Amino acid sequence: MARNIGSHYTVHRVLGRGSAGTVWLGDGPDGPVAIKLLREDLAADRDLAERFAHERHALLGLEHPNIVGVRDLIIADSGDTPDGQEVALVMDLVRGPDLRRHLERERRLAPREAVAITAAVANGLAVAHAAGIVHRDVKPENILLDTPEGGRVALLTDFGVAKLIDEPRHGGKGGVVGTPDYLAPEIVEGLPPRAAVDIYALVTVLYELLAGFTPFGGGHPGAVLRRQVTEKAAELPGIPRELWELIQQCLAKAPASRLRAAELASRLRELLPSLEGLPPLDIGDPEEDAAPEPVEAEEPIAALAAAGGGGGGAGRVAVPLVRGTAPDSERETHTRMRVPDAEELAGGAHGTARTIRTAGERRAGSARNAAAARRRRRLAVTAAALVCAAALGGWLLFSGGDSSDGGLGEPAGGPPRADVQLSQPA
Ligand SMILES: Nc1ncnc2c1ncn2[C@@H]1O[C@H](COP(=O)(O)OP(=O)(O)OP(=O)(O)O)[C@@H](O)[C@H]1O
Repeated sequence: MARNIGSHYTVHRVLGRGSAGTVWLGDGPDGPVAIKLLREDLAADRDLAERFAHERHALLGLEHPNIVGVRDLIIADSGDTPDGQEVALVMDLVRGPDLRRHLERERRLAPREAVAITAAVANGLAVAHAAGIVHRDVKPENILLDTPEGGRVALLTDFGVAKLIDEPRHGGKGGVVGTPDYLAPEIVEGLPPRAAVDIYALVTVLYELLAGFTPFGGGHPGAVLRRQVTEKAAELPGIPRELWELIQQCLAKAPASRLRAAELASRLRELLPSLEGLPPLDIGDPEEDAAPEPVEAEEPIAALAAAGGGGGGAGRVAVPLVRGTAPDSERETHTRMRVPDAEELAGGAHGTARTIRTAGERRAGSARNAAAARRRRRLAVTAAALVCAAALGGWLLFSGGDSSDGGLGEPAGGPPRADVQLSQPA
């Protein structure tokens, strides 16, 4: 049934759900639009709504063919609850799937396609960075593929949302907000996110498009964070040398060593002719590997939740962006964490660097983005996610270790950090 949003828009049906809200197909004065309605508990937070309004100018001014345009920001009283309000972001409607779905279908992309998508997104980032806007949550879910007149255009969406949700309410230091697989090491180390974090995340996406899995993902989110800081990405077999060098440069631990967005875009575009006709890389399919180990894949997560320990689960833990309810989305998404200290980073949780092998060769390790593996784990993960939030204690503090959850959820709880076993068992 159609529902009015503000005085100019109507929504008809759900297009997708994320941890911060639901995206609807809608109509506005200029035709069809996509409308992201913030979750009720977030919308009820007056501070957050104010921050939205404050960012209005920057978000509405961001115009580029590779950025999903924001057309309007609506903060309106909701008829549903006496003092409730609706907060909505009106965006250009994108017809195609998001990159996560495309990748799940294809498993791995041919190098030319992967590089062309990445170059397009880098173009969009260059414009945002020039305007002083850092995305902070670049990942396949936030890259939409439009299909105008048979062509295909990659567009980056969700600008500013992570920042709005992350901003500490009481002036305290924010925790880590983001999706562990794509988090730049400097964020893990507690430094303020600058443009280079988007480059790191985007090139992580490029690696994932080529390999079918991210360079440092898999297992306990703490282990993923530790790898982001300490490990080197494994080279993908058969990857063209120049492309690999570019990837390595942009996955540098030192932000200053990474390319800027405009340069990344142009270097990637230069590579395109040489990649013409190359098939997807011949890398073992993680799904095949994941099949024989369902018990190992599920048990550590459940056990972790029950025991409150820091064991190494094989899946990515689905944790809502903010505390409160379970995530709207079924998809694995943000984790909000306290910044780990140096000792934790050195000791680390379970998990070692992945061994990359060609197809046919067996690989010990997790199947990061294997849809089947995720489906198998989803029940355990979803059920365990909220328990995990408490059980992981200091390591996964939703409130960022202070009151900086913006009052959006319940008070921080869970055992203190000392209860969490982060060291490698003997
Ligand atoms: N402008 C748009 N046009 C068409 N569909 C969209 C648009 N924006 C988002 N969607 C759809 O809605 C889904 C949910 O988007 P949303 O940004 O809320 O969540 P997410 O990015 O998947 O997850 P999270 O917000 O938790 O990181 C997207 O995956 C996409 O399928």
